[in-house]
Amino acid sequence: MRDTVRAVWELTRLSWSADRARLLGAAALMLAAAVAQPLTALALGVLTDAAVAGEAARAGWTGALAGLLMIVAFVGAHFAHVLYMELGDKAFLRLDRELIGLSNGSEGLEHHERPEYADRITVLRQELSRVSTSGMTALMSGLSLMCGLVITVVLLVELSPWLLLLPLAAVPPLLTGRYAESLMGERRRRAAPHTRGAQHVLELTGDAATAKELRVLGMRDFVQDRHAEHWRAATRLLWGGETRAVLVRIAGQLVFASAYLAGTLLVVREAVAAERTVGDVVLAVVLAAQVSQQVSGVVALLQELQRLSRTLADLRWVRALVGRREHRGGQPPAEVPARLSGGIRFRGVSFRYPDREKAVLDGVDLWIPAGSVVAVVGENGAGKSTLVKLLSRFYLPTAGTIEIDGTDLRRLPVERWRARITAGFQDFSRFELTAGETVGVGDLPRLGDADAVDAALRRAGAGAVVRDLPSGAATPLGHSLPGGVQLSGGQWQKLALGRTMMREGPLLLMLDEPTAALDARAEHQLFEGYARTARAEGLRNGAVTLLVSHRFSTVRTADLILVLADGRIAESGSHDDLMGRRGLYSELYRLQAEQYRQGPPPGVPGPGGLRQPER
Ligand SMILES: Nc1ncnc2c1ncn2[C@@H]1O[C@H](COP(=O)(O)OP(=O)(O)OP(=O)(O)O)[C@@H](O)[C@H]1O
Repeated sequence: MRDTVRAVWELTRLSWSADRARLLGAAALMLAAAVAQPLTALALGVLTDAAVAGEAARAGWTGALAGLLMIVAFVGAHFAHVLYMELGDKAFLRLDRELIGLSNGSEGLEHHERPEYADRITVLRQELSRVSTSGMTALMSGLSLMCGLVITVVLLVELSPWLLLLPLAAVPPLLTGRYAESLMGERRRRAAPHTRGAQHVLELTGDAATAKELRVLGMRDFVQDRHAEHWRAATRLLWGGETRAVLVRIAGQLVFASAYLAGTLLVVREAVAAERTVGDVVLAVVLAAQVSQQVSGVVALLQELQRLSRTLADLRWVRALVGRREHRGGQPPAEVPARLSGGIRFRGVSFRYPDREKAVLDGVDLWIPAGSVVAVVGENGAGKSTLVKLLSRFYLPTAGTIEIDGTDLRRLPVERWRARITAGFQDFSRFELTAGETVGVGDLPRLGDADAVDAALRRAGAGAVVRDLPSGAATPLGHSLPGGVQLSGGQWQKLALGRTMMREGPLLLMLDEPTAALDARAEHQLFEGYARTARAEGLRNGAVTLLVSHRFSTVRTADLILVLADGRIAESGSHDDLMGRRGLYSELYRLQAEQYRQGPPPGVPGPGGLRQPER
């Protein structure tokens, strides 16, 4: 019950802040309609008695009054409905906006990997849209129902104290209704993973990128079956719940229906025994019908409020989870340095993903001097991307510290740290905006700065991609904008690289294999250009550049190469150092060189136009 009251309070506060004039207008109209309804029954009773007694004047004015009250009840409810629906839309927009913000507003990425979070977000997305309609209706009709019920009860007691049992008989349907709703809430949550699964499969079929694989692999039936399996599982849970809920509700309603019948019979019997007037019978029948309506209204209302309270509780849960600031280990916040003078140090850094048992990084000690270009290599799953994620502050190390010029990274305010880094990821985003915007979002304050976008594109070697588009930087990209142009994987990737070149004066530039879709020549040229820019940044503000790549011919130019294996830095040094050690790096390097050698002869451009690596 406390949760329901809290939900009513939260919704009222939300509506008040969304549009107080509409809220007050709707409430006034609902109240007028609520008072008019039971008074209509009273006027009809008086009218009947006056008609039976042959008092034309009394019958006339009570008839007119009953008519007026009916109009007030109808018109009031109608216009209140219009007002609170508009209000509901406004309130929903606020919540929806908040949900979008929350989905992307956390400091880290940890909660995105929690199935519990995904379940709640799925249910929230479905349920929040109901707030604008059912939630507002519940709030407003609650007000009018309470008011109408009080007047009806007073009139019933006036008629016969026994009739007071009628509203009491409403308690069982209330309780069964509450039980049925909590049953459904639990079922909806259990069905959420299946709903999400079905949604994912459906999205696969509508996505141009997956359409190719689905066709080549002949996955149509497989996808249909998977979708059907998920739906069957979800509907089995939901329909099973609905059936039980309906049975429980019917049992409660039966109690009230019996009381209604008994009450009406009581008044009719007294009327037959001439203890009551005909007007009393009319009043009792109309009031009993109103009580029935009001009770069903209260049952529906409480169910809706209960559902609403669960939705708002989920929203609070997400707010708390997303808004949780990661602890700084009791240390005060620190300023992000204007330039790096020392470097970046990993001290015994270990990291384990929340749902995993094995640590990805295990006691990593590392020193990266300011101004250096560092390459990270290692086999698939060695933890290269995890290193980039830790430096981006998506996660905190589970043990050890990362220090930026001697300051623990967790002490630096996340937003300010991120404003001083740039990163291009393996699974980069394809923002379907104009080509210029797709690059410009790399530095939002300069989104519309055409010169900055041009310069970033030049540095990323992506100028030609935009120049060749029909309307240059103004060309819309992708399917979601009218006239959108579709790019190749490599072209998208070049624009994503351009994005990473937008920020001015970053302290840390990271490229996590963002060149996989580029041919070897393009990657080599890009890295050479990138390293040039990086070294210039390094000289200017001590910026560190971190490149993750599987192409050894590219990484050899780095000042420092880190070889990750088994959660540790297995080897580190320059290309020549590492080749001299004849360890893991030199083995992997030779293996790759061997593959090239099996292609064109040494010194001759290889398959991607890249010369084979030489020692
Ligand atoms: N979000 C995640 N949740 C749980 N485990 C993860 C997550 N991301 C990565 N891992 C696991 O952590 C390990 C290291 O992954 P990471 O992506 O850092 O490797 P990588 O060296 O970049 O690999 P690749 O060369 O294939 O890109 C892998 O075993 C991977 O399964």
